[in-house]
Amino acid sequence: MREAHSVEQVRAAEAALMAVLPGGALMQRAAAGLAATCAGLLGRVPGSRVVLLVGSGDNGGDALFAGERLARRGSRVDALLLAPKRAHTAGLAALRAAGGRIHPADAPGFLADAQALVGGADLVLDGIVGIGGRGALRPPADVLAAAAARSRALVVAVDLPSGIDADTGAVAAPPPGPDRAAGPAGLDAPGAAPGPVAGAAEAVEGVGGAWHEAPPRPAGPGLPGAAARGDLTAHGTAAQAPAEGDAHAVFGTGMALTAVRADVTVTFGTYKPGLLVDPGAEYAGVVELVGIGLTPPAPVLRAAQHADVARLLPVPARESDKYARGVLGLVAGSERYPGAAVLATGAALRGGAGAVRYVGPRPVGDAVLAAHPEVLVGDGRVQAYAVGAGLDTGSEARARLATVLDAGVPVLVDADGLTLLAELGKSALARVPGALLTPHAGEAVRLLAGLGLATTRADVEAERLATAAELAAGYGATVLLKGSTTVIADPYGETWANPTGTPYLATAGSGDVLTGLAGALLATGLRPVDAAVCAAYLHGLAGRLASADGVPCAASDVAAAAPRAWAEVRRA
Ligand SMILES: NC(=O)C1=CN([C@@H]2O[C@H](COP(=O)(O)OP(=O)(O)OC[C@H]3O[C@@H](n4cnc5c(N)ncnc54)[C@H](OP(=O)(O)O)[C@@H]3O)[C@@H](O)[C@H]2O)[C@@H](O)CC1
Ligand SMILES: [K+]
Repeated sequence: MREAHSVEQVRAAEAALMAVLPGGALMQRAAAGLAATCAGLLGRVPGSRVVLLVGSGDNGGDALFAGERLARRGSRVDALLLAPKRAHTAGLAALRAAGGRIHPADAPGFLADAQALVGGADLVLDGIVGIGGRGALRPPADVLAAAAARSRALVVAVDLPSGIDADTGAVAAPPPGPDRAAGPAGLDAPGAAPGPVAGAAEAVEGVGGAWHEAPPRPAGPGLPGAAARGDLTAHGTAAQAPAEGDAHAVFGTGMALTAVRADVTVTFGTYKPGLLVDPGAEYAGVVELVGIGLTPPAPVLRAAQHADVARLLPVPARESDKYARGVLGLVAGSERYPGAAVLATGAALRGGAGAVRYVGPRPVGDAVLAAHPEVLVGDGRVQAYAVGAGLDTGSEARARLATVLDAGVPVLVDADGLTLLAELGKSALARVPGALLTPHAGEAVRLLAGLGLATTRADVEAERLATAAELAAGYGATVLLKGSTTVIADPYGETWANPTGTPYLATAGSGDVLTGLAGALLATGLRPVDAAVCAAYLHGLAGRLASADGVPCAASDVAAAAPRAWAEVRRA
């Protein structure tokens, strides 16, 4: 399991440890781990070209000390000091003594030289800001982050990619400016090579392995294809004369990024929530944790791995019958949307329950039976309900929802069921012993409106963790908020980020498949939060399996791939 701690928790744990360690010991631990990772990525260290982007805080200090270690092993190390007067003094002295070259941002011609160095590097180390960062990258860091993204260099972020919010994963939008919409203005770095993202960020992050078990790319100088991450947040920066002694006022003209896009992030002591939640998770690439001896308290966010899910998944006992394994009542589909019921049922049958009982209009039941003859049709005993997929919002749907919410069993509410729930308000869940709500961002907006809170879809997407937690507390239910990172919050404060998934899951019916899997797991007796964690994980993994080699998949392919996802998880 990956556990993430807030900046406040990290600071407190660091302070406790620093009080009993010699000065600088923690930074040396961090730098040693960082340098070892970089050396592994480079393969051959002597002769390699390493460029350090060095900010004004301890994050820059980590980069300088790691640079010192690489320089002692034969790397050519160039440090670009973005705030020369505030660069870490001891780190700077150490790098100098090891033969590293220092380039202060207030020197004449800095920006052009810096871009040339970044463009010719094998590895760029992002030590601009760490947990002390606030908001978008400032000039000239923003321009150099873009140069790093365009270069062939492997980009390694120190602690976290500079510019992402450590607690939320948010990435600030580019600041407005006269030239900022103008796009690229001819600042292509030497050696820039457009092309697809190389394998680093697509290694096994989040699906059961540490990145170094499946090296992201061949080691050695001249590492191929690190850059050309083509979706730069492109904006021009205004040409402006540098103010004396103020490196942040040294502007160039060209593309800039509000945050660094890393291939690998080496984080210290513990994961930060922003490394597990998009967009920060996407910017971080493959994340490696380096222990520095911190003992933080309970995490604010967790991300399951194969073994965690394997431990939770139900295993039938020898004497189990279908009722002992759990029966899911699926209240879904309508004459207008019969497909949702068929899809959800197909997934539910692969979700570990003993049986799936379809409850709904006769013609839809016939369609479900035709596709899945093992389904029970009609009212009867169930251990949990899943209600809402393709249900419609008319009077018949309202009556069905009311019956389900009164049945005294755990209930998953999705899609149209959420629209109706938002109208009814949180009191509608009062008699449900364990509710699981599975909104996407638009449905989350409706649910928040049901609590009297006005917001927008964009706000929900920017604040996924906070939204899920707010809904969970407001409705007294577990909430699985679907999105590029699916997050889960329960009403007691437990929060999870799902590490599996693929953009190919953004396909019609995908949510119905998730409903089926999560509903079935709920029926087997899992706590709503555990059912949500397992279902999101399996759904994301099944999506990856169904779209392997970049082949687009349909929702029914995802349901069909669920058994392979189980098998992969169980093998762990
Ligand atoms: N403490 C420990 O024991 C250990 C800590 N460790 C390391 O220390 C890191 C935390 O160091 P930190 O606290 O010095 O803050 P850090 O992240 O370097 O940045 C602060 C500086 O950045 C500046 N700045 C802010 N936003 C900016 C922006 N958008 N764009 C540009 N600049 C921006 C800000 O400037 P100001 O706003 O004040 O002008 C301020 O000067 C941590 O992540 C880990 O790497 C490890 O060595 C392990 C042991
Ligand atoms: K950083």
